[in-house]
Amino acid sequence: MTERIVVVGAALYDGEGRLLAARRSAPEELAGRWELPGGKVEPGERDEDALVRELKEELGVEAEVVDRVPGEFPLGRGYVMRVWRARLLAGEPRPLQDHDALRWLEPEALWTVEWLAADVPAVRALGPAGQGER
Ligand SMILES: Nc1nc2c([nH]c(=O)n2[C@H]2C[C@H](O)[C@@H](COP(=O)(O)OP(=O)(O)OP(=O)(O)O)O2)c(=O)[nH]1
Repeated sequence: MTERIVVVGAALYDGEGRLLAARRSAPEELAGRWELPGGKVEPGERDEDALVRELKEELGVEAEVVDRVPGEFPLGRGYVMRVWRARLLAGEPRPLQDHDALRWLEPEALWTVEWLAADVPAVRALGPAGQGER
């Protein structure tokens, strides 16, 4: 049986419709590229719970899931990414783990960072900027 690993990515918005992008610090082949914060769903864990857990671990914030962005985005090696819109409840994101920079992107600035290849269709699927926030 092939193992299929699900990675959840957060389209985390602030109150002004800006999207959080995080720059990966490792592994070497991904470092320097930007992604949606998140990580692997653990066995038996719900996607939504994994997302909230990862945002706490990686960014030190409390967040809540808003809704799912349609689609599944292949990451290679049998991994797929599912993206959920999320809203910041408390705290200011800090790059505590996996990242060395964070940036809040205005709707018109979504493409000013160099996204990981797998994230390009995911970011495109977010639709008109800011959609889903609040
Ligand atoms: N979090 C995240 N990972 C992505 C994105 N795009 C993309 O290709 N990936 C890849 C990078 C990693 O190989 C994998 C996610 O693994 P991760 O290292 O972030 O997960 P994790 O926090 O659970 O890590 P660990 O427990 O293995 O240390 O998916 C994205 O937008 N967000």
